[in-house]
Amino acid sequence: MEAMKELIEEIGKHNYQYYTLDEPTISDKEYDEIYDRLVELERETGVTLPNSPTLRVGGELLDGFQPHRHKARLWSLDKAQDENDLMLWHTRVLKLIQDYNTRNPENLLPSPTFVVELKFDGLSLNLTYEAGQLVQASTRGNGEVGEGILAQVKTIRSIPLEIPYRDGLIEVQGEGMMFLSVFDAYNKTAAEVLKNPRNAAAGALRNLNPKATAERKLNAFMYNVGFSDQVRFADHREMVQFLRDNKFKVNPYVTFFDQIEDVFAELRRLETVRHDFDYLIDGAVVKINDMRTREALGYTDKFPRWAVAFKFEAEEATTILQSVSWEVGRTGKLTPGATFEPVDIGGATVQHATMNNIGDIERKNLKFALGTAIFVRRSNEVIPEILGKVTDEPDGGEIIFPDRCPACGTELEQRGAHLFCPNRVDCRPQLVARITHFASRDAMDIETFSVKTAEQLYDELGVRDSADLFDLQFDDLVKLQRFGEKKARKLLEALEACKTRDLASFLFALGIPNTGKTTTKALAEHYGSLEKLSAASAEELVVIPDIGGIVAESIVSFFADPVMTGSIARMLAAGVKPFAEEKTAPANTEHPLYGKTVVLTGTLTKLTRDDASKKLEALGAKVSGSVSKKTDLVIAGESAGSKLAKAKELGIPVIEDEEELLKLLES
Ligand SMILES: NC(=O)c1ccc[n+]([C@@H]2O[C@H](COP(=O)([O-])OP(=O)(O)OC[C@H]3O[C@@H](n4cnc5c(N)ncnc54)[C@H](O)[C@@H]3O)[C@@H](O)[C@H]2O)c1
Ligand SMILES: [Zn+2]
Repeated sequence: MEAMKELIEEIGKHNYQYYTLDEPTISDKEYDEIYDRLVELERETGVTLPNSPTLRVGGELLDGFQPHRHKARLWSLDKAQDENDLMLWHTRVLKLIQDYNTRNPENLLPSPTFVVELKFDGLSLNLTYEAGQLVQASTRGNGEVGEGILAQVKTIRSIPLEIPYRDGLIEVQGEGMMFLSVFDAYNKTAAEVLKNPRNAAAGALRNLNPKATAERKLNAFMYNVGFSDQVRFADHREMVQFLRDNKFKVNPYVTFFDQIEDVFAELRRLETVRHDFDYLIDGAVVKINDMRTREALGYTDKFPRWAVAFKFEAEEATTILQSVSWEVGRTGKLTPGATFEPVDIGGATVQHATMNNIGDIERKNLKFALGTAIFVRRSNEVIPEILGKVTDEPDGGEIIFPDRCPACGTELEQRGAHLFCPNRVDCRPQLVARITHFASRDAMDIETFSVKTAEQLYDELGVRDSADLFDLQFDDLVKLQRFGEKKARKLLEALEACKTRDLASFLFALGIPNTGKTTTKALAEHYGSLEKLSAASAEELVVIPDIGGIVAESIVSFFADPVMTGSIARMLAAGVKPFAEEKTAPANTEHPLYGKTVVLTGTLTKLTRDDASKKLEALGAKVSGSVSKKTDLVIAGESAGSKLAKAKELGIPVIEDEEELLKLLES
């Protein structure tokens, strides 16, 4: 009895944090464990104390909102943690149907068929429409009375303010949430990051200022008609159709099954694709399709007997942050790596997570979090991530940001939110990472080469730069530990073979900052030779699709860096000869566009801008991104703006007629 009282008190505290404040202090998994302990005790003793949370739905109401009494009660869901639980639920359902049929032989219930829906991890919403008008929207609250949040809910664009159905009063239920892409975009620029989309949505909907709600750009899926004084549905399918007909956003995933075995198979499949959705789901809901069966089965104090939530493995846990160390990457960037007390999440034990940079630590309010509780998230195949501190008091040890490189002692530079070690010539982890990257599969693809090889060559043969690799001698290599004749020969052969790798891979191998595989491929295709690329200006580079200002600047400063050009020159001297597909026939030097600097602006209708610039370049023109005195010609498509204005101001010839352009290109 004492234990039950304690659990009730503890759960009460967590319910308040979660439902009322939207600030949980433990993960759902831990909460569920405590809750299940209480359920277990109640089952063993056969006693349920009157204030037990197992008797009620949800939480207390917040002051400041008008209470709304739901027309029909809103329920919680029975849950199944695994297939066994689900089997038990199914057995109970069959038994209830059988009992009913025995009592009502003239009115038999059909054998059950099932609906599977996603279980959205957001905040339940109840929308009230009167004569087709949205007149109220509320939270679930304690199930009977919720908080009126009409103004907040109106900020959700997908919720209709008016519906075609106008006969009387109707209440429709669904889930409000923040889509993951919206959440990520929000966090990219937010001064203080949101810990998770569920709390972000719940917090926004229960913010007294609807403007703040609007900023979170929430979304909602509707899944139930909770009350109607007029319409009746034979089954779930009809109800869903009604929702769709009335312009509600219904999740496209609503699936029907005749056999429970098929439901099992589907749940297993869903768990493997749970991350393909742009919103959090924490499971799937299995419901009985037939409405008459639902009515016959009825409700417990807390949930319907005709539905069950199948919960996926939890992906969040709390743990204690122990320490942070700093790793130097190939660009000299320092990455903070956190170590915490081992926790089980998503079926694995984790104790490390990397963080982006010092800005990340500050925005997640982790600067003083050493030794304190943190939320950690790990979803399958995704590296663990620290979401933030559990409580906001700054009560832990400070994470000290280094001012010198932990590897070479050089004074660090801060660029944006990142710390960099500017020592490009002998900072060991940087150089080892650069050489390893150079040799990697998508780069020069030097077989059998690993970080270990790079370290060994660095330490024992003084290899400091990728170009040094091409000076390696058989006699030096065979002397190395773990190297025999065979391995030495293999490495030399691989180095020889990579000399004729394609240009895109070679550019990728160079490790130009901010430049990934797609970019190097585009660069190789566009320029066709290392020489041409290294001479390109930022203005020319931005003309290539997907190359923005930052990338263009990175490329230009890379090829302006004597350390890099020196290294490239040595590689070329050693016989590295990246090949590129031959470009088309040499340009006609007589063509009026030959050697001209051309700027394309606005939208073309017959050609894409990219096609146009390829054609121009094939004719020997230089395509540039901005208008200056050096511009010879501006081609202006539809809705051309400031560039056209500037061209006119500078008196530069302009072609505004696309036909004229086409003629010129073909002449
Ligand atoms: N971390 C904490 O401190 C803490 C505290 C309280 C509760 N919780 C979490 O909340 C859970 C219980 O809360 P609950 O009763 O709000 O939720 P529940 O897990 O029992 O599920 C019921 C809710 O699921 C939602 N839902 C989503 N998709 C649905 C669909 N397709 N059909 C029907 N309903 C759908 C509805 O909003 C409904 O109210 C616990 O298991 C725990 O994980 C955590
Ligand atoms: Zn360093």
